[in-house]
Amino acid sequence: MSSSPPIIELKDVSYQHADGSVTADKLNFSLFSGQKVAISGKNGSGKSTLLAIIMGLRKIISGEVLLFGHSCRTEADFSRFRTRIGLVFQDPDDQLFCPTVIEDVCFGPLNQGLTRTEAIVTSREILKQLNASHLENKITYQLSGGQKRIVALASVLAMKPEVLILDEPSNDLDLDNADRLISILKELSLPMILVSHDADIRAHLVEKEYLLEDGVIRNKS
Ligand SMILES: Nc1ncnc2c1ncn2[C@@H]1O[C@H](COP(=O)(O)OP(=O)(O)OP(=O)(O)O)[C@@H](O)[C@H]1O
Repeated sequence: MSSSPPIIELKDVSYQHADGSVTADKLNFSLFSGQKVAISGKNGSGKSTLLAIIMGLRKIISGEVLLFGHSCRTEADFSRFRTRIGLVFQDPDDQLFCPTVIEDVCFGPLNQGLTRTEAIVTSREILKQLNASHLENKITYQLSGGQKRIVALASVLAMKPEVLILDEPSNDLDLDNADRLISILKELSLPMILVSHDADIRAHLVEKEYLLEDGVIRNKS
């Protein structure tokens, strides 16, 4: 394990929804450089909520979230570091909003200041890597669930994140595409948090597994 601070660290984090339901109760978690870890847990245990907490999209009631060693409390704190973290949402429709695939994949790089030509070159490289070049000019909302999932991943990878967070990435994928996804993610040298019910992808991809249960994260035995 590295001696540098964790890339993502949650210290005694507690969170409850507006209706009072608690999904984190003095929860602790760290992701270090070079680590690929998985978090699993029952439906509704709070995995997606936890990822939203990491991204600063849910406000915690106590504890501390640190990104790249910096304590983040305000929206301004999170927005400084959020761009370095690639979150692939559980529902690709939350991620994709442009008319065509290439526009969706280019959106992030353009936002990061690349020229249109540079953004297209980057986006095409990523689509090729994901075996999805043929989708480039498709209408996004007409894609199948599995195709949308691959395009959502492409739109995140095109921004060259330093860490990748994946929420149920293999949902809707057929066996071939799930295998391809595993090999692509394995090849990426990015640290990664994988939230997945899919034991196969977890077993192939990560070296450490955690379980989220009753608002805390435990090592999975
Ligand atoms: N905005 C909200 N207000 C109230 N409850 C919410 C809200 N968002 C989520 N919840 C509840 O919080 C709990 C955790 O939801 P979350 O989506 O984080 O679980 P999950 O572990 O990702 O589930 P799954 O495995 O089904 O994707 C669920 O009971 C959910 O209904």
